[in-house]
Amino acid sequence: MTLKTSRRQVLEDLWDLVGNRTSKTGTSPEMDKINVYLKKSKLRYFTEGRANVVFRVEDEQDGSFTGALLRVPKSTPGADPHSYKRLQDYREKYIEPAVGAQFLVPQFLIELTEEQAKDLSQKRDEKLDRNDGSIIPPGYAMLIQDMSQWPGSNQITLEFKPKWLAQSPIAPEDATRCRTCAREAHRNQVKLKEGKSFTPPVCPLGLLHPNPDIVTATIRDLAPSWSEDDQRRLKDAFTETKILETLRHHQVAGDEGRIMFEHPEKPEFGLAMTLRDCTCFVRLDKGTGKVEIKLADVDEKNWKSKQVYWQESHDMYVDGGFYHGREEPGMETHCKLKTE
Ligand SMILES: O=P(O)(O)O[C@@H]1[C@@H](OP(=O)(O)O)[C@H](OP(=O)(O)O)[C@H](O)[C@H](OP(=O)(O)O)[C@H]1OP(=O)(O)O
Ligand SMILES: Nc1ncnc2c1ncn2[C@@H]1O[C@H](COP(=O)(O)OP(=O)(O)OP(=O)(O)O)[C@@H](O)[C@H]1O
Repeated sequence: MTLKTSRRQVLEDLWDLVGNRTSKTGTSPEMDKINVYLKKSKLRYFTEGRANVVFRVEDEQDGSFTGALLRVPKSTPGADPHSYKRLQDYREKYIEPAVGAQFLVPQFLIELTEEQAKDLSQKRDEKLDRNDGSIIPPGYAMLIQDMSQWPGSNQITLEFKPKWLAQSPIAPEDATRCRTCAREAHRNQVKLKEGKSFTPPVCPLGLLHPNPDIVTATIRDLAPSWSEDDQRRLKDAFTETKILETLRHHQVAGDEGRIMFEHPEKPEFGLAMTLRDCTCFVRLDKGTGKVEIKLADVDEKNWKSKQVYWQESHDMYVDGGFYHGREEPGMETHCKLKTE
């Protein structure tokens, strides 16, 4: 075994261990391994979303892929996300019991000193031209498994958000579009007006449709560059793991009636909203045919700061005719709501 393969193996073993045990906080032998690991690594700016910045953990000597990422929070004026400590507790208390640790991208909470935070902010500023006033604050960071393809491996990967896998309980009864297709029709209309390019959305209801041909067609739309065999492997993996059914179950069970307007503070509703916004990573090894499916971005929503956005978005999709395909100009969708 070369040094690099053995290093990779150490980390993969560690992720397996993390994925199979329940608590990730406090001191532990894994934490010691991680610290040794990080000492031999350097961080490079990778990408970011609305609330978090992601750095690649690279080999200190040759900058090669190590299989880990460092996710850090952004502090932006006007945004009020929960602290990483709270997100970690939430994940252990609510998300792991709901979906199973084996279906979550493994993560460790680690401390981020003032000096480290400054260093990361500087790396980010060198890469990104922005004026949103955001900074990377000291406190905590998350070391997470990188679900990208291992360079030189025979893997193919896919990243998507399953979003709302069942209709919203407050959608109009005669709606012809599901919540995600209504939302995407609105988004695409904005893009159209701005002269930007866009594509019709993939309807999430198609992933769990009773008609297997619709499921096959939806997976084809989700992973168009994959071979038919690989698309079938993915379909089988979704069926075997039941991960999408699990997500749908919690999305539906936590959101009954008008809870979004009347009781957005309820934990079961929060869980539903979190699981409507998680990211699904898929890694398929073309050699062995093994399919790994793991969810990330299972962060607790701050309902106090999100409730107005949720309620106003809902009203906008209803009032603007997006649930009925009556918006002007009309947007193309291929919603599977009425094919059920
Ligand atoms: O409102 P939605 O359904 O468009 O979801 C928002 C996401 O949009 P998208 O997945 O692109 O449709 C949105 O994602 P993007 O920023 O568009 O990548 C966020 O995830 C947002 O959550 P938060 O404000 O970061 O906690 C998400 O807000 P939540 O409604 O999940 O709180
Ligand atoms: N485990 C992972 N493996 C590979 N890439 C990842 C992983 N986690 C995050 N990323 C990449 O980093 C991006 C941003 O990460 P993340 O979703 O955590 O940010 P966010 O601020 O929560 O996003 P959002 O705006 O959706 O709320 C993801 O869209 C993905 O491309």
